[in-house]
Amino acid sequence: MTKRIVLLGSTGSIGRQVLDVVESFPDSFEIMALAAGSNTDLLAEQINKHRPKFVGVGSQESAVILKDRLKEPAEILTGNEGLVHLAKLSGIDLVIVAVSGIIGLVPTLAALDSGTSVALANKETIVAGGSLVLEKAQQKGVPLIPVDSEHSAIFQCLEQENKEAVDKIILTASGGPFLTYTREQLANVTPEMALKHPRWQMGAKITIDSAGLINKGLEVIEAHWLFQVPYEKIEVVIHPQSVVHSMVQYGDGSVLAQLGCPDMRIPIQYALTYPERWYNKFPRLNFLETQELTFQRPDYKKFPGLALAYQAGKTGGSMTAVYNAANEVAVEMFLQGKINFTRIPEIIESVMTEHHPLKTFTLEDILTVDSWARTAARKVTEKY
Ligand SMILES: NC(=O)C1=CN([C@@H]2O[C@H](COP(=O)(O)OP(=O)(O)OC[C@H]3O[C@@H](n4cnc5c(N)ncnc54)[C@H](OP(=O)(O)O)[C@@H]3O)[C@@H](O)[C@H]2O)C=CC1
Ligand SMILES: CC(=O)[C@@H](O)[C@H](O)COP(=O)(O)O
Ligand SMILES: [Mn+2]
Repeated sequence: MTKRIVLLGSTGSIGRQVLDVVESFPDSFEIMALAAGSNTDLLAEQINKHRPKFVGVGSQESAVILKDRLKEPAEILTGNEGLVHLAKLSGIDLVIVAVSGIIGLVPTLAALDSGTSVALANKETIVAGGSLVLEKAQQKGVPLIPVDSEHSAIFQCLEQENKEAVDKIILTASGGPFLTYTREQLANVTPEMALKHPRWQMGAKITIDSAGLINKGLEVIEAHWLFQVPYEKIEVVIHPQSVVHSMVQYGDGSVLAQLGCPDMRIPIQYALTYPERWYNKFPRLNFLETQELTFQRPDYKKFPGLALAYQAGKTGGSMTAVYNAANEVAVEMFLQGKINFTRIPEIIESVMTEHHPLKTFTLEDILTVDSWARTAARKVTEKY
């Protein structure tokens, strides 16, 4: 039986790799809807190849451009409402959320509310609205399958019958391009330097997050919610080779790890075929040729964004939404050349200090907090 899929963020790094996996199993998946922002060239190409009935695009202008390029008619929806509409389509087996940033939150909740399984690449959704997303998935009894490589690894290593016996979760981090830089060197890095990740080809936003270990901070919060583990039991370990994707240590001293080539198609495929494992022709690890595997402690002083994530997580409530929103704004400013790299965690800290967190919240509350934090982050940068 074919799996009917909606893919949000099809033109991005994850979206393109999802389609790569789908194309390698031509009879197993049917693309019902594709959505992207403004890359109408690639989106048109993808639509003409996969012939989805529904399409989403960021703006009305992009919709007009797109319409002219389609070989067959498709219903075109626009904006965030378009994403929500696609996430709620009936007769869908899996919604893959591969957009970047907070815009993933509302469509994720919409898909879960409709009873459709979600494969979630978008970590900002969980960081901003973890309790809402987990409650919705539980209330509707709908699977929420992680795509993020570390969380896919943990998902694969976590024995459901032994959850109580988990000692700790060990999240691995590559360390990014600036692992060996001094704090002084870090202050002067350019966007071009920060966009050169040593192991993974990813979109710009997550690549900048990785360079300052803020991606790992977001992933600590993501792991807390997805696996319902307290922050004290989540440890980050630098592993520059990105071969061990994460580990679960149990109370009996056993550690289960998931290993593989640094290739996102592996966790993507697992999310698409879960609970099955299908044979593919992607590159394999060769232990006889693999370089040594090393592990070291992260430098929390040099990369304060990671410590701030633990702080936001332990504070709880709406604080993690503030961490996320301030970071999204700061990363954008850094990419535009408006601030130095080391300002990113400073801006996050400053906005977190101003925030009085809500202990519990609704979706509307969290969108208000998100908007407030963005304005506050922009105000902080004006001071520089
Ligand atoms: N890349 C990776 O290896 C990994 C990524 N992730 C997470 O997955 C998510 C996606 O990352 P990545 O693929 O790298 O990001 P990209 O920036 O490469 O892709 C983002 C996608 O979102 C689309 N998009 C942006 N704005 C809108 C909008 N308003 N409406 C609809 N679509 C929109 C983009 O469309 P367009 O380009 O057409 O504007 C693009 O298709 C992030 O949350 C990231 O943290 C997690 C683990 C690994
Ligand atoms: C591929 C993936 O899952 C990324 O989130 C990756 O983890 C980024 O690398 P860092 O470990 O450098 O953050
Ligand atoms: Mn990751």
